[in-house]
Amino acid sequence: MKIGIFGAGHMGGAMIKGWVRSNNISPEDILVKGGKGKTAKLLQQDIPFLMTDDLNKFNEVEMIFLAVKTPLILPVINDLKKYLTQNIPIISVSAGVPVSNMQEVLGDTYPIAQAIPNTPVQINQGITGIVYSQSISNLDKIAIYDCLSLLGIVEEISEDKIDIFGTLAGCGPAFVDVFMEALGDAAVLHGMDRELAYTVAAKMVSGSANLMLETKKHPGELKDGVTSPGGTTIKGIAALEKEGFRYATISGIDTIMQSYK
Ligand SMILES: NC(=O)C1=CN([C@@H]2O[C@H](COP(=O)(O)OP(=O)(O)OC[C@H]3O[C@@H](n4cnc5c(N)ncnc54)[C@H](O)[C@@H]3O)[C@@H](O)[C@H]2O)C=CC1
Ligand SMILES: O=C(O)[C@@H]1CCC=N1
Repeated sequence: MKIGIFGAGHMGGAMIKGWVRSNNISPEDILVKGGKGKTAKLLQQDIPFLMTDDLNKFNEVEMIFLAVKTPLILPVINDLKKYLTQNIPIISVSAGVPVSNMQEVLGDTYPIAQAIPNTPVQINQGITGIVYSQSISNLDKIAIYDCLSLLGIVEEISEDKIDIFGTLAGCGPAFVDVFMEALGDAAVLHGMDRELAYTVAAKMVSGSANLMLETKKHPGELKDGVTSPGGTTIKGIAALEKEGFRYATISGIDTIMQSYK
């Protein structure tokens, strides 16, 4: 499978790493168009993918991912369409540019998708939400799905739910990172070595997440299993709730959602 990708920054780079790490796609089957910065060139030193500024070369790939910043998606598509001699599926991973906006540039029948992955795709443990254009063929859908599945779970969702999906799955890792950093700081405050503190925090978060996924238990039930009556955990939970822990989390997601309007 030959893949084209515009942008090898945080998201594009994470996808490239995941594809190569999956052992299903070799670096020479990935064609990258970078920006003016050095991000793609730097990554190429570790992963020897092909790089080009010649947009004609994108006629040789099976699908083209766009991982440039949101405001650049439509200008990039507008430029690219002049060079494509066939309807090669275009998948934007950008938050905030719906399929309908891309259709305005490419037309209603062009095969398009908006996919929102997250950074864990680089270790093949991502979750990607995807919306396909209505007229896209089943063959194109399967090819795109297969390609993204190499990076983790893929969920097809409706266009009206892609923003909340992207907020939860795509922005969420940063929430968890801040949480783990704060946990680490708290442990350091109490004398734990910082490196060990971050390892413990990350292992605790991944173990708790896996427990919920494997047991399919409600998170409240899992929490109840940790909070012994009169014990230490419930004291900590009470302090978190006093500081508005849940509301702060809901507010973080809600603020991102308001920013799409
Ligand atoms: N970072 C994340 O975790 C996620 C990002 N996204 C989406 O991915 C998109 C990119 O975000 P990031 O990777 O975080 O930004 P970034 O700034 O790290 O990467 C963008 C890359 O595009 C390159 N670029 C600029 N103009 C270009 C052009 N004309 N042709 C080819 N490459 C060009 C830049 O040099 C840069 O390396 C955004 O639209 C964002 O919504 C979606 C889900 C998660
Ligand atoms: O912060 C951003 O705009 C992107 C969208 C999803 C995750 N990062």
